[in-house]
Amino acid sequence: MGIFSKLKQAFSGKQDSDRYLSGLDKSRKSFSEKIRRLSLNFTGVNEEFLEELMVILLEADIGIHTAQKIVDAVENTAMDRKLKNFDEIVECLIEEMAKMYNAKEDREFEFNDQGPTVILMVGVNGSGKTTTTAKLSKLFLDQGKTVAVAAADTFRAGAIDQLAVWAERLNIHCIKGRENGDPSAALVDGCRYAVENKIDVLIGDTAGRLQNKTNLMNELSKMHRVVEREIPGAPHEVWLVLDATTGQNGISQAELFTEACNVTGIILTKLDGTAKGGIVIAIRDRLGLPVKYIGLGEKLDDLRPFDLDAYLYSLCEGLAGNE
Ligand SMILES: Nc1nc2c(ncn2[C@@H]2O[C@H](COP(=O)(O)OP(=O)(O)OP(=O)(O)O)[C@@H](O)[C@H]2O)c(=O)[nH]1
Repeated sequence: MGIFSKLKQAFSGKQDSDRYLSGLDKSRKSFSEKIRRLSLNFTGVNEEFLEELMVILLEADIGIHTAQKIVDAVENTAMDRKLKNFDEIVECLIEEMAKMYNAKEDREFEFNDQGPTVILMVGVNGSGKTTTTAKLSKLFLDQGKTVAVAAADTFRAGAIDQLAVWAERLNIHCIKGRENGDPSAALVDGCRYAVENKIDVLIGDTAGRLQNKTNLMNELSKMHRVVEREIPGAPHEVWLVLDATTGQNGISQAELFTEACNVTGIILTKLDGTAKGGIVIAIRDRLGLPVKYIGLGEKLDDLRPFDLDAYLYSLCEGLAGNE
């Protein structure tokens, strides 16, 4: 069975497939349209074809480094398997994209069964941290967990109130930091509240100031230290929230964060707002980190656990051989 059929089978069995498809609408239209156009002049896997393929991948924001690896792999596989037919080449392309993502093994997210699971959200202002904190809380609540949030983004005026409003809507407790105060203080209060009230998950919405790496490192390592002192083993996850619409710039920012603290996964927001959904593959290849969740809209229900099959199918649905 070809990869299209496998993806289709995996995809159609999923509850949430429609939301994936509509969330990736812009990316699919752009990517599929260009691949279809490429088929019109296709005469074989030659220099011209490979160059055009490279452009399509770059325009999808896969990034030059990752795109080159994919194009080389397609060329080699096409030669080895003597592929001539366009549909076969497209299958080969999708296979290589899947392989590129799968390059490293993912550790599954697990709840801490000894006490609260502490998750820190990091990332620059505007990436969608606060909204995503609320969406994640909703996901965990839907799984039957008790949740509290700590508004430790004391940097931006209004961020604390914004999270408090979400918390009220979700009927969960929000531990508020003091504006311009020490973000670590809100996390300590949050940890104590979570332990005392036997809360399953505490999510800390932090500020990520990027004015320089030393400051960022100091701030984030202090947050780690204070949380660990309150709850051994915490933070259990540090998720970096990245705005998909910032493209390759976002990846450079992400590199700074991964150097400054022990990021365990990426949450990619606003994937619905970009035609450049290939950023998922670039992130994985460049940062070696798993994309844990993707944001597909502004509503509370618009966060989904990342699923490679659903993602690839949503990007390629409608391409030849896949109808
Ligand atoms: N379309 C879309 N919009 C999103 C998504 N996630 C967040 N947003 C929007 O992005 C904007 C910024 O989100 P915030 O949650 O305020 O971002 P933040 O990183 O907390 O920003 P600060 O509070 O300034 O630190 C808001 O208008 C959100 O509704 C998403 O997945 N899709």
